[in-house]
Amino acid sequence: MATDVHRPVSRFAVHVEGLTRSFDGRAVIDALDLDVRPGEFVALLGRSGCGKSTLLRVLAGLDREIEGTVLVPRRKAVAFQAPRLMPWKRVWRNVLLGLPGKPERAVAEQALDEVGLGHRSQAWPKTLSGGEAQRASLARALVREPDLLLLDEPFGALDALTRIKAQRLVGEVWQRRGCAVLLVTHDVEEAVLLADRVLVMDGGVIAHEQTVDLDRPRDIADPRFAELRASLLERLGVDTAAESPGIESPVAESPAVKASAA
Ligand SMILES: Nc1ncnc2c1ncn2[C@@H]1O[C@H](COP(=O)(O)OP(=O)(O)OP(=O)(O)O)[C@@H](O)[C@H]1O
Repeated sequence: MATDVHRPVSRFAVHVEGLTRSFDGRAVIDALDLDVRPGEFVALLGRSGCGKSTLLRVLAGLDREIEGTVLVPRRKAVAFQAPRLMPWKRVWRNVLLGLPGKPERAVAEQALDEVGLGHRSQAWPKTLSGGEAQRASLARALVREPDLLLLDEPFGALDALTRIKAQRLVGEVWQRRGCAVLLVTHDVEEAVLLADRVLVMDGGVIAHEQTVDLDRPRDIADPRFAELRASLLERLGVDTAAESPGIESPVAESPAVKASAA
């Protein structure tokens, strides 16, 4: 399938300076700075409630009650953990939802083909599996031809096998499209598998960043992969010695996270 590569002309796909977002007088994001380069894949980790989704919503333009500077490309798209498909619209109509003008069905079908869902274009959302619904949600993001793709735990609700396939798909789409991606995840392994750079959010700021300089496709059996994973887990305050291999790291539950990143 023919694909276009859209790269913003600016030096940044995201430029955030001194961003603050408060709820009821409490700053969840507190003078945060962040840059993402065009075409870069960045993963964002952090304990539950540290403000990852809030940051993503701000970048998506869904929350404007902020202080500070936020620069993002005009073409951006977001996909959430819940696919948020309208049950009364067929899949292809869901993909086109909210697009300006009167885009043709072929536009939706091209995006659905890209995520391997062309054959379900006519289906009703309730007949899709969890993985298929998530792919439809990704197609809805891709149809906007984003320079910046914002993903809020898109694989969180999927079973292990479907999750691996979905991760692979996102990696392929990113390489083909050349857009910048900011992926919020709880899964350290997923972050190291996909990202050029992993950020850890804590205390309302980016408390730590780790470049992932491993060749792609990445091999989780590579000792350097394990090293990076272990160092991020340590940073997040997770006791790696007590952890079973392959089990999602309990970042969300770790009481030590805050102390370790402070
Ligand atoms: N609309 C809102 N009104 C009040 N408080 C909010 C609102 N949205 C978020 N918060 C609070 O801001 C904090 C950060 O929430 P956010 O959803 O960004 O965290 P998160 O890091 O994405 O968490 P998780 O990993 O559990 O999804 C939480 O304490 C949350 O209760």
